[in-house]
Amino acid sequence: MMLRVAVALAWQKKRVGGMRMPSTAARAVHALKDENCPILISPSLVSLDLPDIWASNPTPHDFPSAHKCSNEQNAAIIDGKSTAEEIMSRIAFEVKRMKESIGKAPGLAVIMVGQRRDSQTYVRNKIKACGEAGIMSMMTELPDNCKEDEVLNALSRFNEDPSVHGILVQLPLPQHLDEAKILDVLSLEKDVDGFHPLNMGNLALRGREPLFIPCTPKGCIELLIRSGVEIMGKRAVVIGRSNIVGLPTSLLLQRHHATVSIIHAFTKNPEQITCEADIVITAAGVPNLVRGNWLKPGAIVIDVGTNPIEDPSCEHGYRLRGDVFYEEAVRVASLITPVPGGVGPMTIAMLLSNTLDSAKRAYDFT
Ligand SMILES: NC(=O)C1=CN([C@@H]2O[C@H](COP(=O)(O)OP(=O)(O)OC[C@H]3O[C@@H](n4cnc5c(N)ncnc54)[C@H](OP(=O)(O)O)[C@@H]3O)[C@@H](O)[C@H]2O)C=CC1
Ligand SMILES: Nc1nc(=O)c2c([nH]1)NC[C@@H]1CN(c3ccc(C(=O)N[C@@H](CCC(=O)O)C(=O)O)cc3)C=[N+]21
Repeated sequence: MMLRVAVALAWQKKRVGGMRMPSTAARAVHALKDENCPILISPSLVSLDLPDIWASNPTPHDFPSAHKCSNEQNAAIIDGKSTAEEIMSRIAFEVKRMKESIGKAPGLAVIMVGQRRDSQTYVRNKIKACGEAGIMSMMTELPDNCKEDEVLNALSRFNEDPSVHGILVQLPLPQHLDEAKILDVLSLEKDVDGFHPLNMGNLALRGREPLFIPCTPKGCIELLIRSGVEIMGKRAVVIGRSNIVGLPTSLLLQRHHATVSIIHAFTKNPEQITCEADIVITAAGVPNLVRGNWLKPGAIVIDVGTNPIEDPSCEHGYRLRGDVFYEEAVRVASLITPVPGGVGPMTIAMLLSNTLDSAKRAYDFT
């Protein structure tokens, strides 16, 4: 009872803060691209200040059947790309407001070691997104064989630079570098990835609040909330337990009062566990791992997996595939994210949101 009151109050706070409230009517599902393939666009619930993210959606997940796809496709598709764009335009607005009133802009610093092609693409996308939102960005690139001290020195410079509000060390780092040692040095107040052990610890501990929530898990939850999914009391399965996705996602789902099971490479009969889940979030890095028969009919599926599959007919010689066998899952699930265009763009939007939050905190700007 107490809990429900707290959630209701948090929700009220959103209204007072000028956020748009979800209502059954406003939560309508719009068919965007074509009538047989609806894309979900829900009203903005984005909370750019940390505490609001904890508010669960009080409206249940029920989508008008008229908007379900015809034929064999049952799931509605969650459009992460346009949701991320909507969030980014809110961030751009806030950045502009900040510049106009205090003459300061948020700043994000990226440290990239080595020349992994995928890392280069992700970093390029992040920097481009910063430019579009009016966030200042700077980058230090170091060679694959650099010394640990060089990374630590770059990190210390950004830690001390008052125009930098967020620091991101692109992962994975080359084997010879001690990731834990490097993340320990990163200033807690600038840890916009939320990977610092204190931020992660606070995420795990009851009654404590992290300064930042890791971007990909935050993006997954944001997509669920915006799609009208009630997380509280649901059975959720997270596939993967990595520090950057699986683990914080399971912690965040628990914060939202889901009952969470975690599947990893040593789990026996994973399909029996996923079959019972109302919500499946998968981050294993194994293309097509989750088959249609792993899913309970009507399950909600969030696919974090971003796996390159060789395909000479594609522009870059590869295409992206999720962890979910999409063509099968779309017939069983009620809601699903595509790859690309699902969680990926949300990760970037959440990074910018965390950077803006950090700058607001640094300048005491509300
Ligand atoms: N869209 C986005 O924004 C992002 C996408 N990604 C993508 O998400 C995926 C996962 O990334 P990340 O967490 O960094 O990967 P990691 O390789 O660090 O972790 C993978 C996890 O999946 C588990 N796993 C691996 N194989 C299986 C299997 N066959 N069955 C069950 N569990 C398995 C591993 O288990 P164990 O612990 O036992 O080894 C591990 O916990 C990748 O495809 C990555 O590209 C990642 C970050 C952001
Ligand atoms: N310190 C750190 N923080 C991270 O957040 C981090 C990281 N290291 N290392 C690697 C992973 C991976 N990651 C992605 C971000 C965006 C997309 C993304 O935008 N994907 C697009 C497609 C992009 C493309 O076309 O290649 C999509 O799914 O639609 C994907 C993956 C962040 N990561």
